[in-house]
Amino acid sequence: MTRNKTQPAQLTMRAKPYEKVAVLGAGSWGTALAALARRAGCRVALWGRDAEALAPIATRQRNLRHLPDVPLPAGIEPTTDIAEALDGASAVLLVVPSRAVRGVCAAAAPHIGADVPVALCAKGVEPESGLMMTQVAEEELGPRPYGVLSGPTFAREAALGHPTAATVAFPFTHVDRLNPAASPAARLAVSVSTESFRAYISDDPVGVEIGGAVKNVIAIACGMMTGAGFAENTRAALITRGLDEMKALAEALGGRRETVTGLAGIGDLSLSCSSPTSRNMSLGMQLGQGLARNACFDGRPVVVEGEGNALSVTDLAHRVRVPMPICETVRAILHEGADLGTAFARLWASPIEGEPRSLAILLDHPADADAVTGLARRIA
Ligand SMILES: NC(=O)C1=CN([C@@H]2O[C@H](COP(=O)(O)OP(=O)(O)OC[C@H]3O[C@@H](n4cnc5c(N)ncnc54)[C@H](OP(=O)(O)O)[C@@H]3O)[C@@H](O)[C@H]2O)C=CC1
Ligand SMILES: O=C(CO)COP(=O)(O)O
Repeated sequence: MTRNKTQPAQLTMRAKPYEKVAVLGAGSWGTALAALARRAGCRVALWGRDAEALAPIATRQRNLRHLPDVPLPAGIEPTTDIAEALDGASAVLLVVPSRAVRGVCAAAAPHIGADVPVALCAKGVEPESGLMMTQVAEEELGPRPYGVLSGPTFAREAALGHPTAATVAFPFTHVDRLNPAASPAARLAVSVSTESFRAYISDDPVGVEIGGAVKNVIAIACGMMTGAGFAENTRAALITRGLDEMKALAEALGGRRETVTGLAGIGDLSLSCSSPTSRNMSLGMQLGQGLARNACFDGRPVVVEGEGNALSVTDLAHRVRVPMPICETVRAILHEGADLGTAFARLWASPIEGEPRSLAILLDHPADADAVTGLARRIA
């Protein structure tokens, strides 16, 4: 077979899975990742805070609270003792919601081995500090390799064995470049890869993290407009312009544009913006249909990362001076009391811009105040 001369030669290498993976967080995604790592042949400890919810994982191979209809592999070791989970662990997956990451890291700090790599799996930016999850973890756990596992991965589907792909991103050091198969990204990728779950390797955790945080907010926007009765044109416009916001923020923070066109960017964005299975899209749909926030999800507490991300992502964007009009619209509606119809009508009548951003043009939009009010009424 002839090789295209423009392609670099690729070496096929064998990476060794980690012997023991500690998964911190026993919700739907933590349980799914524990199942994947177990199926990939690792010893797996799964830490959660509720003994009653954890017990059936060992006795019946089920997480009855978070993934009730998914058969889990035997041998996952659930525990409420974080020291026990981390004892002998050669890699850690941190899978609690972003608001809980700092506290769980603080609890883990005395027990985690030196140099053990930590992959952050929550999709968010810390509201108070504007820090990404890898930075929060580093503040609490000190120097060690930090990376991210992210992508278009509904937990239930991944755990049921639907073909799924995700990105594992760690910054590549000089040592990793000399022996890429021994890098944390490569070893973690093979530690979760199964016949149906395929991990890709990246050296751009910033791009990957920003993808996950921003897509949650855009998915709420798509849900709001879908709930308000609009359809495919509107959704395609929000996804595409949302991708542009994601790209601009990732670049401003040192990430790469092409990462955002990968699994953890457009991949996850298109997943969450296409299906009410997404909690973010679903919240948006309910609000777009006119439900009050406290009536959404029948009043149940549900992890919707995009709610907090709407604030933290736009705060971060203000700091690095990146305009993010769709995320700002969601922020205004969720956190500043803006009327949903008026806010989206204003978004559609905002000044006409260049596509791409580098074509730095702004034109007055011809829609007058009456037209804006008209669209707002149609949304309401
Ligand atoms: N679900 C999915 O499809 C995917 C989710 N993610 C991301 O993974 C992260 C976790 O979400 P997910 O698993 O879905 O959430 P779930 O709602 O399914 O579960 C959340 C889990 O976190 C636990 N938890 C919450 N707060 C704390 C705390 N302070 N200390 C310890 N444990 C805590 C909960 O414990 P308890 O049960 O006791 O309340 C529960 O086990 C989110 O950032 C999400 O965006 C990423 C990819 C896919
Ligand atoms: O991140 C996810 C899939 O990749 C899950 O999305 P939701 O949190 O919107 O359900």
